[in-house]
Amino acid sequence: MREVRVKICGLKTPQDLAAVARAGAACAGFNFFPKSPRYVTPAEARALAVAAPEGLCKVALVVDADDATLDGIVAEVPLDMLQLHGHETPARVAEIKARYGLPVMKVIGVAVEADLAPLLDYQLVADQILVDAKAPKDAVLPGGNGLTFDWRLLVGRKWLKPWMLAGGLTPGNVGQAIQRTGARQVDVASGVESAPGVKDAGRIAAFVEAAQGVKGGVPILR
Ligand SMILES: O=C(O)c1ccccc1N[C@@H]1O[C@H](COP(=O)(O)O)[C@@H](O)[C@H]1O
Repeated sequence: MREVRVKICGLKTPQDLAAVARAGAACAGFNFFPKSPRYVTPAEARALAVAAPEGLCKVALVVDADDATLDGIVAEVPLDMLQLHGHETPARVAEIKARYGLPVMKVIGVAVEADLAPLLDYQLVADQILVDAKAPKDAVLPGGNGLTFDWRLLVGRKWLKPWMLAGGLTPGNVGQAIQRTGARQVDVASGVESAPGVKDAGRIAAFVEAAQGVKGGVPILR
């Protein structure tokens, strides 16, 4: 069975990038949501992206970004994927994909089974799906809150596109999350930090090791 791919999201410094590369993560995420403690400007992200080792997938996280914002990011930062973490409709996802010619990963926030209903429509237009915990109504951030959801909601689901699991993952629970859901890709932001926006190299290494050490990855049926 192929290795689990890990994305570490919200990198801000060259030290973060070095820790991610050293740990053997597949993807690095740059966060362009201004209210996030993980926010980077396009210029800051560019400096990191150009220094990234060959083969590390560079992902831009945006939230309901307009064309002008996306134009600025895409023009400045060498990217491999756009992560749409807002309320982008399927039509908007298709528009962004066509405009920039980059693979697009659409995020679905999940708390209850009904939240998965839009999955089919999004899978028809996006290249990948990221399933994250749904943010509470009063939350400032639509993601990156360190919240998990009921992983049983994903068990036995048929996927048309590659998908990634996120939401409250940590070095301590990622192995169980992979075994329970059958995820082959995982994403983490707050679970590898010592404080909001401050990445911890030891936790990054432990997370990747825990994710890649899972044998089997067979979903447990409900
Ligand atoms: O991390 C953020 O600050 C953030 C802000 C706005 C939207 C998404 C954000 N992060 C993404 O949320 C999930 C889960 O994060 P966590 O591991 O629970 O902290 C992940 O996909 C991040 O990329």
